[in-house]
This record gives sequence, C-alpha cells and structure tokens, in this order.
Amino acid sequence: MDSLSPVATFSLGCLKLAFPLRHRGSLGFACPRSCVKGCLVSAHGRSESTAIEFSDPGWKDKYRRDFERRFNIPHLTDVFPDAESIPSTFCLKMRTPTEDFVDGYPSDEEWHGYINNNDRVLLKVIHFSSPTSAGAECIDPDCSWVEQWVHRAGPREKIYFKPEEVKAAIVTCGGLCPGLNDVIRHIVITLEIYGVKNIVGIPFGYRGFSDKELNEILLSRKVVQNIHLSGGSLLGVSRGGPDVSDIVDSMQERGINMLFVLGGNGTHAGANAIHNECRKRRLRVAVVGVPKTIDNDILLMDKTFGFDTAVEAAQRAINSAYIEAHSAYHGIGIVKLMGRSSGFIAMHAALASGQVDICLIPEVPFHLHSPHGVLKHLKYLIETKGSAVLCVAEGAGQNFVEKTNAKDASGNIVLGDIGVHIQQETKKYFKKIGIHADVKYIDPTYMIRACRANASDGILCTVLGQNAVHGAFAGYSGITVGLCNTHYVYFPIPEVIAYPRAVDPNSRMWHRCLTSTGQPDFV
Ligand SMILES: Nc1ncnc2c1ncn2[C@@H]1O[C@H](COP(=O)(O)OP(=O)(O)O)[C@@H](O)[C@H]1O
Ligand SMILES: O=P(O)(O)OC[C@H]1O[C@](O)(COP(=O)(O)O)[C@@H](O)[C@@H]1O
Ligand SMILES: [Mg+2]
Repeated sequence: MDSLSPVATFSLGCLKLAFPLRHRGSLGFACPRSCVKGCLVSAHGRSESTAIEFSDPGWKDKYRRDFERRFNIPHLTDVFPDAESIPSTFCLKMRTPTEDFVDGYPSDEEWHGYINNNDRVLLKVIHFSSPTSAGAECIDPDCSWVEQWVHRAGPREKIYFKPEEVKAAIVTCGGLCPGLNDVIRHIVITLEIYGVKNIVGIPFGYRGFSDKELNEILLSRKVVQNIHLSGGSLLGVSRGGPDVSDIVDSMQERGINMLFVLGGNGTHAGANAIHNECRKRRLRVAVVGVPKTIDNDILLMDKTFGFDTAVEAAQRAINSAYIEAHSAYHGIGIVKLMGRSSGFIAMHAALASGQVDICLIPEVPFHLHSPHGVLKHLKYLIETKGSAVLCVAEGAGQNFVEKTNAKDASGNIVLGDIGVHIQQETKKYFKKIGIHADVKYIDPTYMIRACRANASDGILCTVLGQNAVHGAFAGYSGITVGLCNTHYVYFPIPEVIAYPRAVDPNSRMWHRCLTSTGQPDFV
C-alpha cells in the first residue's frame, strides 16, 4: 500500500475495513459493493464520524445537509447577530476615484453585477456511473449522483464594513510563487474602489507581525501600479514566525480589521487559526486567504495561481535537458523539479514538453535498480533512441535517499536530494554495464517560481485578488478563494487544507502523462 495514501474506514457491523483512497483529490471511495453500511466520506476523501446507511432511502439528503454544513462559509453575523450591513460601495459603473462620497454612499443608483448570497457552484461536474471509471470519485458503492454546491464568490449588494473604518493588511507567507504581486495589486486596487484608504502590507510574512524592526508598508494604487511586472513579493515572504495569539495581539494594536493572507497550506492553517482567535476575542475582523503555491497541493480547486507559470518555466528546463541529451552521444538529461509531496509540476511539465521519457512523482512508487527499474529502462532508451530525458519531482523516491531529519522554520520536512541521487546512480550503472552515457543534470529550483506570472496566471490572480476583497466586505471570514470548474468560489479554509492535494495515479491526467512518456511501471 502506498504509504502516502489517506485511508477511509468503513464500518461493517463490528468489522472495520480500511481502503486506500489513492489520493482521489476528493470524494475518493473504495468500498466494495457488498458494503451495505458505510461511513460518510467527506469531500476531501476523509471519513467523517457520521455514519451513513446507504440502504436508507434518505441518505442523499443526509449527505447533502452534512455537506452544506461543512461548506458553509463563516460570517461575522455568526458571532455578531446584530451586525448591520450597508449598501455596497462597490459598483460596476465607474466613479471618479477622487470622489469622497460626501453625500453618502451611492446606494440610490441602480448598481448591477452583484452576487446573490444564495448563488452556488457545483463542486463536482462528472457523474461517474461506476466506481471503476477512471478517476471515479464516489460517495456510495453505486457511485450515485449527489449534487455538492459551494458558495459563489463575488461582490454582494450589502457589505458589513464601512470603508472609512477599515484598516486592511496584506501578508505573503511561505515560499515565493509567480503572481504574488498581481494578487497584492488587485487587492489594493479593489479595496480602493470600495473606498478604503488605510491599506498596509506586513513585511516578510507572519514574522512582520512580531519583528519590531520591520515596519508596515503603506499601500495604494500608485504604489502597486507596476508591481506585477516583476516576480517575487513586494512585501517579502518568510517561513516560521510568531504564534497565532501574538499575531492577533499585533493586529489589535495596529487596528487591523481586514486581513488578506496569501500563502499555501501552512499559511492557511495560520489564517484559520487567526480567524478563530479573532472570534474567540470577539473582534469584528475578516480574515481571507488566497491560496498560493507552485506545488498546486491545495484541495478542491482547479489550480492555484503560479502553478501554470511554474510549469512553463519547468518546461524550459526540460527543453534544455532534451537539447543537451539529444546533442550528446548517449546523452541522458535529468531534471529535478519542485513538488514536495505532489507531482503536479513534474507531471504537467512532462506533458507540456512532450520531451520526457521518464517522469517520477512522489505519488507513484518506483524501483531504480530492479529488473523493471528506472535504470534498466534508461539503458533500453539509450539503445533504442540514443538519448533520454528523465524528470523527477523533489519529493519522489525519498526512500532511496538518506533522511535529513531536518525541518524548515515552518515545520516542513527538508527532503533528501533525489535528483543528485539519480544522477549518481545513473552514472555508476552505465559505467558498471560498460555503456557510455553522457549524463547532464539540471536543477532549476528557484528559477521556476521566482519569475513573473504568465498571462493565464495574471488573470487568475486578478480575479482571486478582487474576490478576496469582495468576500471580506461581504462579512465572511476564515474563507479562501478558489477556481472551481472555471467559476470562482469561497471555501471554508479547513476544507482545502485537510491534507495536501496529490496526483491520483488512477486519474486520466497521470495516464495521459504515461501515454506521452511511454514509460513502463517501475515496480
Ligand atoms: N499549522 C499551522 N498553524 C499556524 N501557522 C502555521 C501552520 N503551519 C505553518 N504555519 C505558518 O504559515 C507560514 C507559512 O507556512 P509554510 O508551510 O512555510 O508555507 P505555505 O503556506 O506555502 O505552505 C509560516 O509562517 C508558518 O509558521
Ligand atoms: O527553499 P524553500 O523556500 O523552503 O522552498 C522550497 C519549497 O517551496 C515550494 O516551491 C513550495 O512550497 P510552499 O507552497 O510551501 O511555499 C516547494 O515545492 C519546495 O519544496
Ligand atoms: Mg506548504
């Protein structure tokens, strides 16, 4: 059993069976047809405590109700039932930016383009008719169709913050990712359109809340106008930092009542904890996340911003490896790509380039030296094609490299270098079998994430940034923004970070990758 696989447990009377979910991304289901009584499998593939009797004709309603409860997005009125709303100051008809609304907010005009709070987006759009369909995500053994609706993102007609009373802060945490500046820019621009004048950036991630040497960065449309033209983050990023209670103390001191948090799963865990702490202290604060990670390891969304750009940059590294390998006598190009526990970058870059013969990802175990291992296949490729390109995700094959037992400041495990290991083993192997091989190793590491967002990511960042602000003004907190089946939605944070999203080896995408590389099973 793949040790990375989350496991769902199904109760069968006094028997408990465990089935690997093979990283189905969501709603993975692996219950045998004989299973008459199962547990609710959550949308993130985890078993829930609520047992569902599939023989009960009302089980679907029960499932839907539970789903609605889990995907409910927290709102200020949950804690402050008397919180009053005002008509939105955001509109599609453009105002003069200098207008001060001296006569009150322009609510008497006919503004259009608002989202109704009851608008929903379908989370899953495929009706799998059988659990054996490729990539099937089923709830019950018959793979019945159950609609799962999530909340549509966008501007609401009523808002819960008066713009002149808002102090908004933006913080970027974790590793860099193309598009951070684009998101910052659009958060600032949209806040200004609502009428917010007090906007600050917290420098260097969560650390900026506690480090007295670091000052807030004042933000305005003028300051952010051109920041999207370069990669990185205007505000800086960091891992580690103060604990949640110190962060909320600092927010209180600074008077921050809207916090926009750009980061990956760690950052979002922090954002959710900040949201909970604010609720505990009964602070009228909106905490809204925007998922950032080149690894694309956030659940339930089509993709995270920066991923496309990283794939494009990774593809360029693969192309160089191909040219080197193809131009050398018995050339072998090895490329190591980022992807801590998810092989999305490697898989997509391999697919995009069409030049990869072997793609190795953390989700799919492989052997190096066995008769069906990677090295044997490299020999076959050299003998038949004359050259070969291998691309490996950094989290793959960690069983072959020495454990470092080290963690970074955020508590992420520091991985062993699988790229260098494969390079060395390849050289040794070809020397041993007496076949010439010219091995070239490329590790583009930070080059794939320190770049400026491409056009597609630029648009994604723009819409995510805008929707983050709409969500905060609408009074939601503890939420994040995502792209779901090409529509923009709000998710409650815990649902998207329950565990890292990973490539499903049974998915069509991985099969397409295998079709493209032509690689066999390496076990
Ligand atoms: N479980 C957690 N609870 C609170 N904060 C966290 C948690 N995990 C990580 N963080 C904080 O979030 C920030 C970014 O986390 P990290 O894992 O480095 O990057 P990413 O958000 O990209 O996954 C760090 O400042 C870290 O201290
Ligand atoms: O050297 P750093 O900054 O720790 O970054 C390395 C990690 O950052 C990533 O690019 C993205 O990770 P995050 O989403 O946690 O920022 C990983 O693929 C990689 O393992
Ligand atoms: Mg992370």
